[in-house]
Amino acid sequence: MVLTIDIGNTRIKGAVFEGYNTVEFFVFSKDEIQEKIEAILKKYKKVMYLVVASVGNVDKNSFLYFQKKLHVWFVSHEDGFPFVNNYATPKTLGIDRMVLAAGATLQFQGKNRLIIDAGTCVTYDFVDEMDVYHGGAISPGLRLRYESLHNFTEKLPLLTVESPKNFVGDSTAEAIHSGVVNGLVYEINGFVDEYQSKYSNFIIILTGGDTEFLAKRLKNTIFANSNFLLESLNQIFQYKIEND
Ligand SMILES: Nc1ncnc2c1ncn2[C@@H]1O[C@H](COP(=O)(O)OP(=O)(O)OP(=O)(O)O)[C@@H](O)[C@H]1O
Ligand SMILES: CC(C)(CO)[C@@H](O)C(=O)NCCC(=O)O
Ligand SMILES: [K+]
Repeated sequence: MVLTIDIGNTRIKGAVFEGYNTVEFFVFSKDEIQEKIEAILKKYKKVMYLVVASVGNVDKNSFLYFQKKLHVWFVSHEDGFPFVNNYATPKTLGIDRMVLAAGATLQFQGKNRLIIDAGTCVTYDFVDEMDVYHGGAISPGLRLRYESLHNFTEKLPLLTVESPKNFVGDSTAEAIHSGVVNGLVYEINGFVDEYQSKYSNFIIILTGGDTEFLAKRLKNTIFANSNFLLESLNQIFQYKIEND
């Protein structure tokens, strides 16, 4: 069995896999990482591999302890990936984006793929049907947009995410909800239209913490899976052991 861990900028997520099947998902915070992993290992004694992708600032040493019992693999830029990387600055490309691109490459062979990760940031990653990774876009995530409006102004309150009643916001709160939620939905639909007008044979995957909230507001051609990163981590692990 494999335990995959995704260390993002907001939360830490984990999943236990038996082969390609997901057994259980977990979410936890930075300070509880060690105890939570320990509890998972106690529950699933057959876990032999820990596969970690991190873009957050969690000390690698928090995992040293587990190296006594398990094989720990920190996915890094030096690992083999199943796509050709055409990013102009491959060393600064986020590991999470590389893992998403790898998962999409392996799972949707022979297709043009766009992966949209709606987390702390929203990232867009494009892998073409020849398995060439090109890059995409990075923009502020849903919560980050609400927080930025509050943090960088005098008068705007900090609101939590809510569906706007209309695109015309008729109060401060409604104007903020329209700006943030409608703004992000327009952004995503705009990118999707742009890619779809240029490429056929296309698959779009939506993932990240805001998947559910956004999926029902977007075009229904999008394949929504909030655990795509954890599943992709398991897939590149399986790919690695098959290709080593
Ligand atoms: N319990 C929660 N805590 C924080 N954010 C949450 C929660 N549930 C949903 N979200 C939403 O998820 C988004 C953050 O996504 P996610 O948790 O995937 O980010 P992350 O852990 O930083 O991952 P990444 O760095 O890969 O984006 C926020 O915009 C927020 O609206
Ligand atoms: C954009 C984030 C923060 C998304 O998690 C992460 O992928 C990252 O830190 N990327 C580095 C910059 C880049 O991907 O080009
Ligand atoms: K993200």
